[in-house]
Amino acid sequence: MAQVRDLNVTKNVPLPTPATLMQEVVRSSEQAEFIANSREIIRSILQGTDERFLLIVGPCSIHDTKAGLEYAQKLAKLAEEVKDKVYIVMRVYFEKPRTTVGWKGLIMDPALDGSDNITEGLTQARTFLRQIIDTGLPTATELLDPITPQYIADLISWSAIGARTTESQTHRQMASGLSMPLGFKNSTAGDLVAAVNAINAAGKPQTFLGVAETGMASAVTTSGNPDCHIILRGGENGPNYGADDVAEAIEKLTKSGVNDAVMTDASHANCGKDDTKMPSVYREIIRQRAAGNKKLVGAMLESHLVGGNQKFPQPLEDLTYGQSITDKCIDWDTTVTLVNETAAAL
Ligand SMILES: O=C[C@H](O)[C@H](O)COP(=O)(O)O
Ligand SMILES: C=C(OP(=O)(O)O)C(=O)O
Repeated sequence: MAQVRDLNVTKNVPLPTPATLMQEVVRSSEQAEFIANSREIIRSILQGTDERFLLIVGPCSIHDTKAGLEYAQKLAKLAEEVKDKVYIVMRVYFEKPRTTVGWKGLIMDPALDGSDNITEGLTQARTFLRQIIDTGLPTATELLDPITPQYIADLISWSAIGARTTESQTHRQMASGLSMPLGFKNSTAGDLVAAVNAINAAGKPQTFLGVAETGMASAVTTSGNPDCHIILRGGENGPNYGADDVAEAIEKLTKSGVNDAVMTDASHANCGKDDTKMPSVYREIIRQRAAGNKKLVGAMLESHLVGGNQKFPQPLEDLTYGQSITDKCIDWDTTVTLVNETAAAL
């Protein structure tokens, strides 16, 4: 018989079930309480009943959990100082969507060597999320693979669907069943239509193929996620963080009858992936909010202990501690300055 299956599959390694991993890396009742409470605060910010500014800040990706935890400990102290004005949520990104190919994040390749030990990656991700929550910080992540949420979503306060997947039905369906507030990025081309349609679709009930806690393939039915919003991240035609761009987004969202709260990303195409431009982009976002645009509910900043980024792959022993191996980030001192300016301005 002709071989017609798995012609291009070289390996198929079973994973532990989500239930097994959740039993191995347990969420305590205090952590569950913290996650529920932080999600509620973010919902209130999106609805405008909590007037604090939502700031999603942290490394582009977590590749070294030691440096990630050191960053979190500093950020937790800073968050406490500005908590009356700014609600800080740490970027804890484990899945990286690549333009072509490259390291796909800690879940896919925790050893950073192409060995792709996903069981170890999921275990490290859960363990790290628990450590972050214990510093007192809520967690933010991009959800990329539609099976991943079953393993980690109970430890996430806010999530994003990235520019490369906002148009994907699979991701909209997944978002419709997620329990936390979620932002859809505008497309890499820069248009807002896909994100507006995504907010609409994710708000509706959906049935799709998924995986149950037992690891069985299953048909999942959702009630829709009412807490989705847009993230303006710029695009191929340039940035979209200006006051006119934000006003245009609010108009489009209102016309479509979906949540008109806007988050603006000071990173990615809004700064041309140039960390030295990120502060001026961020300051313009804060200026608009301070000038009275309360629909501009939050911002995103890519930040790490050390600024910029470093070439990857390279020998692991040569990596600079605390510096991004994906997109360029602002350094810690710049982060402190920008966060303090935000609290002073609002
Ligand atoms: O935020 C991360 C990156 O911009 C995104 O994952 C794409 O990265 P790449 O263009 O380097 O693949
Ligand atoms: C990949 C990211 O962003 P975008 O989808 O906007 O490129 C990110 O925030 O890490």
